[in-house]
Amino acid sequence: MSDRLYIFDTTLRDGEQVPGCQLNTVEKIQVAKQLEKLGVDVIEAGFPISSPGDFNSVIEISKAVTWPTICALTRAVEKDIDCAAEALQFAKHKRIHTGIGTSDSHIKYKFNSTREEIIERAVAAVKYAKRYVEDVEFYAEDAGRTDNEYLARVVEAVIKAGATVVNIPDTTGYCLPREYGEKIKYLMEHVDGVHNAILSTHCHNDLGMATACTLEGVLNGARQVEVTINGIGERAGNTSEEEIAMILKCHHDLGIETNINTRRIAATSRMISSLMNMPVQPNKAIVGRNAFAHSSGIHQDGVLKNVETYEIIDPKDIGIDDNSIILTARSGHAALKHRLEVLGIELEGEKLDKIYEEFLRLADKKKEVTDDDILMLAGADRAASNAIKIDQLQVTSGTSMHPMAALTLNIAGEKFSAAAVGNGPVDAAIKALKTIIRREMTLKEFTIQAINRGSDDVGKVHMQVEYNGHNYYGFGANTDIVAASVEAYIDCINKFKD
Ligand SMILES: CC(=O)SCCNC(=O)CCNC(=O)[C@H](O)C(C)(C)COP(=O)(O)OP(=O)(O)OC[C@H]1O[C@@H](n2cnc3c(N)ncnc32)[C@H](O)[C@@H]1OP(=O)(O)O
Ligand SMILES: CC(C)C(=O)C(=O)O
Ligand SMILES: [Mg+2]
Repeated sequence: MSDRLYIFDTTLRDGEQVPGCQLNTVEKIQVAKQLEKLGVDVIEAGFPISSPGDFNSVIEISKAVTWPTICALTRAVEKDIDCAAEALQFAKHKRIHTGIGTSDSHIKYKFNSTREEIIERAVAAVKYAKRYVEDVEFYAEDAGRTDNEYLARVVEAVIKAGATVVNIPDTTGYCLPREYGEKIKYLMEHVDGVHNAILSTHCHNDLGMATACTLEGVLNGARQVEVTINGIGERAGNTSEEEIAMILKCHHDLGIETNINTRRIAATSRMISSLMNMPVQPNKAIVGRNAFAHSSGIHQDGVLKNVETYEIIDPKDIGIDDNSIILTARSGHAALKHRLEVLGIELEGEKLDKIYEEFLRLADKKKEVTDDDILMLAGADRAASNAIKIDQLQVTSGTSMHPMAALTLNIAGEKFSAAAVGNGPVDAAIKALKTIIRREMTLKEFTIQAINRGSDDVGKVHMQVEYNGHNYYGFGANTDIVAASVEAYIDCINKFKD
């Protein structure tokens, strides 16, 4: 048996069935071109009978894409197949994917039919599609819950009718991985002529087993997998393409090859997520934001000594530049020292210990400490030698009251206090500051950087203060924006040249 596994990407069909994930034709072409670059073998471009928009998308994708086979889905219904054939007219390599439900539940409740009649309809659909294209795939919908003996009869009949690929969907995500693997094995062993076609997996993730089932299918003889980027698809989704590609890369001892250029995985995942407005869960295997993030001290120390200790995938293999060491309250000295070095700051011994203590205090307030925060901590450390420092700041503000600030400054070791009312808490604090430091100074510019991560983020304030004909620039950063503003003003004052 060949060791080449064909990747059938159904992001634009099963993936696009997800509520809210609908794309227009231009977006679908963009996705199809990216899938071509990724190296998929087949792109299921849509279900042409379903709407004029989907029909048109299949036409346009067929024109835009060169190498992958373009596939269109149909029911076992002649008008669906006519429509698919027409939509595929410009495809360089084309496939019609037709099929019908084969489980007793589908036969009884959906079709009010019999097993024998379903086989007849299946065969007729394949033969009808063969009038248009050589490459015809048949799906036995709900094969996961179809008994193996009957399924084998269906598969044998459609292969005899000319199906080149037979898809064995676990439509409801019900099968255990072992059970699904055994199903494929059973078909490989009991279907006459099975080697005239390729068996395909198509697993759903209702019980979180889609990838495991797909892998079992492959290990038992399936040579096509139907997958989607980020695992999107009906209900809980389909088997995730990136997981299958990376499993086979990591376990190359399995000897199964795909044509996927794994270095394009991250970019493709981001494109799909953004076009379909479908965020990727942070802990999603391979493409989740945290998939290569190390956030606890023991792991970080290990990774910094040798990445092999906690990483089985080189992030570059999926197109990410590097792993990330996320600084949190669970980080240790090694991770902080490393991050400071990356930011161009070399610290050892007591100085490092001191920043580490401040870092922990900040990390307890924030979930994640960013590079800006680290630079701020290092800057605050330098500012510690400044002549003027905040000793205490208390602010009251709210609706239906006058904002008030009480400030105590430490100036060269001596404490000075003042209180003031302002038209806002920052104004009150700056007025209190000016009551203590009586100089002719004017605030010329004041910006608070947008909070971009969450309400627990550090607010960053930049100020420009004019004094004695010169402009001075100051910076303050604090989880409290009033304190950050006072710090920025004081930073300016500390730079005054009298
Ligand atoms: C498991 C899957 O993901 S399958 C693909 C799911 N995707 C979609 O359904 C999206 C596209 N679907 C559509 O646009 C529409 O449902 C259409 C165009 C296919 C059909 O629309 P309608 O004619 O209005 O039928 P409706 O959707 O109400 O019902 C489906 C009909 O198809 C029949 N049907 C369902 N699957 C098949 C099949 N594989 N082969 C033959 N007939 C089928 C049903 O029995 C039902 O027929 P009935 O009305 O005689 O009972
Ligand atoms: C149409 C078929 C292939 C399908 O999506 C399923 O059974 O899940
Ligand atoms: Mg499906």
